This record gives sequence, structure tokens and C-alpha cells, in this order.
Amino acid sequence: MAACEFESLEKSLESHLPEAELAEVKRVLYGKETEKLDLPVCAVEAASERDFELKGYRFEAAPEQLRPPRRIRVGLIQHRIVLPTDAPILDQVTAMHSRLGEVVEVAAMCGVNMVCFQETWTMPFAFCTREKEPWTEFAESVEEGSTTRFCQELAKKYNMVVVSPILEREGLHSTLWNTAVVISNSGHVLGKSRKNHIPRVGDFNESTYYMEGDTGHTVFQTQFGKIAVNICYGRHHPLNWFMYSMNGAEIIFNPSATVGALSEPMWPIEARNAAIANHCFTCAINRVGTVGPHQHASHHDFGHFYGSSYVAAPDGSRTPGLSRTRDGLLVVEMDLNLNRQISDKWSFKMTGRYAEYAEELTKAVRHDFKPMIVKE
Ligand SMILES: NC(=O)NCCC(=O)O
Repeated sequence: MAACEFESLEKSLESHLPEAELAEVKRVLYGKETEKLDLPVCAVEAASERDFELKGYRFEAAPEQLRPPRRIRVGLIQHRIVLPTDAPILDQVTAMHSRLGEVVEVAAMCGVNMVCFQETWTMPFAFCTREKEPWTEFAESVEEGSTTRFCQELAKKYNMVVVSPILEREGLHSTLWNTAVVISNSGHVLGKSRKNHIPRVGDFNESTYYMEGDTGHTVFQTQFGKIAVNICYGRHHPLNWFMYSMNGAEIIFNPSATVGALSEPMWPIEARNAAIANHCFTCAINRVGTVGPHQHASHHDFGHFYGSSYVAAPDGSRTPGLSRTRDGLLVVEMDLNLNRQISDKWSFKMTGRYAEYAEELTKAVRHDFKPMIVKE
């Protein structure tokens, strides 16, 4: 079976394992079972008509005496490009807006409070080609761009926080960045978070296009919780997750674009491990489909982006993934009280010895650093 036809790990397990064994396999693979959410019939019908997968799950926390539950719903959206990559740019962007508009409408029907799109969602993933034109033409201003305007309308219409990762062009020096725009449910641009780490993995090299982010590890206080955005390749850097969490993030989104041969076995581990290590929720989103006909002849065929978007909780449990091949919306209800409950249980932040690490790291990054190795 070709890799692109394999729909999802869950589907394979479900179709091949006997029920009792499946429950045990899922317990070991996914942790405590996430209950399925009952989604409104109108949403299920709309998703089916609009040809995308719709899945919903719930993470519960224990009731507390002094704090009410803090239940919120997040929506993760994965999708393929809509028009061919040689169509006029404005048409491509407009088609993507219109596709996401129909998915976000369904998210609203499902009571989603914050939605996050995939990395550079308005464009084909052209960065590994190292061709500048026409791909840099997809870059937009965070404040004034048509994509931000579009997302502001969505945010206001549906009272929803919108996380919109785009290729950013910053006006004054025309600098390009890989940036997530965070739009409050009021419709205001709350701020932006730029990608901190740039992949240089053989031909999967994006360094030609944009610079390492300069926004640090900003956390955004929204009406529904404190959120941060760790863009794609940043998920391989445990300290990157850690610093968002040190700044108080309760949910860290990881909008991504990655392909099977490169990272698929790492995908289910990294965001999930970050949720465990940092006592927070993490939301990993990957696009589906192929790069497209623009691919430069001198570069390899990178194959399919494998989707599989999922949410992980601080107790180590996770939702099943969306499909590897289809557009999809994953709706997840979470009680943010779970973060502190798990922190009280495992106490990683309390037992972290960060002052000692800070001291040792300060020495380790110096050029005159001498590793502490004892030799006979
Ligand atoms: N977009 C991006 O950073 N991709 C890198 C590949 C990976 O991190 O799996």
C-alpha cells in the first residue's frame, strides 16, 4: 500500500484488532481514553457536505472545591491547497480563505472558542524549493494584510480567538518572517509570534526565505486562557516549548508542515512529550496533500504532508489523530484545571532545579567552556 493511501494509525488498529485488545493497545498508546464529543447534527452534516473530516473529543479534569471548571473548546484545522500552484496568487489566497471560512463556520457550530490553522496556511509549502518567485508574493503584513482582515472578521463573527500562521512581510525593511498572528475574539490583533527555529535538514531547508524569530516566547492572555505558538520545527527543541510554558502558556499550538519520510515517527511523541513535561495542553497541526507542480526539478519529491493533527494533555493522554490524507477539523474540549492538577501530582516545575541548569548552561554556551568529564 502506498504511504499516501494509508489513512490513519487508528483506522488500521480498529480494523485489525479484536475489541478487548484494541482497548488495551489504545490505553498504552494514547493514555487515559478521551471521551468522544457529541457534535451537533448540523455540524456533522455540513462537514460531510463540504468534504472534510470532523472529530470531537473531551479531556476532563477532577472537580475541585475552590475553583470552577475552566472548560473551553479548541479547533485544529488541517487542509490541502485548493487551487493549483500555478494559478494567480490572489486566486489561490482567496480560494484558501473561502475554504477555511467554511471550516471555521462548522467550528463555530461546535462551540469552538479558539481555532488554529496550519503553518503558512494561505500558500503552498514552497520553502524547500528555494525559488523566490512567485512564493515570496504570498507574504503579507501582520497588521494590514488581507488574511489578517479575513481572520478578524471570523473572530468577531464567531466570538473566537483565531491563530493565523502566515508568511509575514514586515513593511519597513521588507523582512520576511514565518509568523503566527493571534487575533482576539474581539477582532483585535493581540500580537504575533515568529518562528524561532528554521529547518536545515538536507533539502528540507527553509533558511532562504525568512529569518529566525525575534519575538521570544510570548504568551497571549485571551478570554479563554493563556496561549502560545511554537511553529513547526520548534517542536524538536524542548527548551522552546519550555520557555513558552515558563511564561505561563496553558495551551501551546504547534502549526506545522512536515512530510512522512522526514518526521512521521517523531510526530506523535514530541508535542505529547511537551504537554507532559510542561504541565500544559499542546495542539499539533500538520497540513495534508503534496507540495505541488512548482517543485523545482533539482529537488527531491518530498511526498505527502501527513496531517494527523492531534491534541495532547498534561496527564500524557492524547486524542486520536485526524486523517493522514483528508482536510479536517478536530474539536477538543479541555478543562484547563487539569494543568495545575497534574502539576500538583508530578511537580516537574517545582522539582526542576532551573537555577542550577541556568548556571551550568551559562557556562556551557561560552567558547571557553570545559565539559565536566571525569577521566581515569
Ligand atoms: N515547516 C517546518 O519547519 N518543517 C520542518 C520539518 C519538521 O520539523 O518536521
